[in-house]
Amino acid sequence: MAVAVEEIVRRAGGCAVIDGGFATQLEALGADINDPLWSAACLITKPHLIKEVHMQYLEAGADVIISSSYQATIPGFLARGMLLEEAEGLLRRSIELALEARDEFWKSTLRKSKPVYNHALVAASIGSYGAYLADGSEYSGSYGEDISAEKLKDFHRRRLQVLASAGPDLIAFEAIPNKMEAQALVELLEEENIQVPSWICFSSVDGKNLCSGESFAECLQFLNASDKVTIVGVNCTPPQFIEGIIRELKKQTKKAIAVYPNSGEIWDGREKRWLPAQCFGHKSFDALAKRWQEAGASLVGGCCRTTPSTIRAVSKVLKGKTAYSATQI
Ligand SMILES: C[S+](C)CC[C@H](N)C(=O)O
Ligand SMILES: N[C@@H](CCS)C(=O)O
Ligand SMILES: [Zn+2]
Repeated sequence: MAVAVEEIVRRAGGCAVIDGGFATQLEALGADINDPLWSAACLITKPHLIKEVHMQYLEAGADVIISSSYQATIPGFLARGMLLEEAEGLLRRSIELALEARDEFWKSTLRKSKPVYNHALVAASIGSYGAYLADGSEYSGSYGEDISAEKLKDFHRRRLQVLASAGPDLIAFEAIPNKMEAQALVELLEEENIQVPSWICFSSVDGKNLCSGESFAECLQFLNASDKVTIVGVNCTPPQFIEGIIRELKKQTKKAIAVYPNSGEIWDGREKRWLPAQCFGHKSFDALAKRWQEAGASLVGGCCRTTPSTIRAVSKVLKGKTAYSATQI
């Protein structure tokens, strides 16, 4: 694990807390994200809400906050009529907004008589090619016959360069649905010699494999060989699948494991809406979070349809008393 991540995990008492659903909370604050850019539309229309969401997750106890760049892509911004320079400026802005929120929050925490938080890390979000397509393929991993690892690298290359150079502590590849994209990302990190440590998190719809049906084991073979990837895991996957996936990942890797499931609701990519959860069971998200820690996760948080109150409960159950000292790394 990279030093900063190792340190924040240690200071959190063995399991660091990641923030929760970012787009979800933007919507809760009144943003309209029914847009080809999804939550990244707010970089253009409502940047103040982006900062507000980061603040709310920091307040809730997040040790790692994830930037608003999940669906912020250069082709997406160009299709909006922007110049390349403007598109790259918005990518950088997504990181600045998170860094500003983190630093302002930290200063205000130090002024409190009983500070209770870690100096959080900022992770630069990079969503999958399927997220950009916005056609549901981010949960199927089916990109069609014409796509190749080289095309995926070309899609990700410039955004990765711009985000990595904007000063994040981590790069967070989120909800990667298939092996070809994971392999392309690992190769790209090497080719571009990216110095910011990365996590690669997959998504799963059956709890056994990636969304594409490919196994975690075959992906872990090349992830394990990369020094650029310091954390592996799953996100935007129903909570009832997480414990089993952690156990599978533990068999396949020595890397740190991050999990940040969604609420269990299912995204309908065609209708652009969330459908009710199937068989979540009776356990609350925070009680499950404790089990994920015990199963071997080093970073735990929430994805779509989780909120600051989810993360507050997770922070309380995972960090308990260890949260009661302010720590800067
Ligand atoms: C994580 S999903 C809910 C993101 C939304 C999707 N890429 C879309 O634009 O429709
Ligand atoms: N970081 C993104 C992930 C979407 S799957 C969000 O929380 O909106
Ligand atoms: Zn999600």
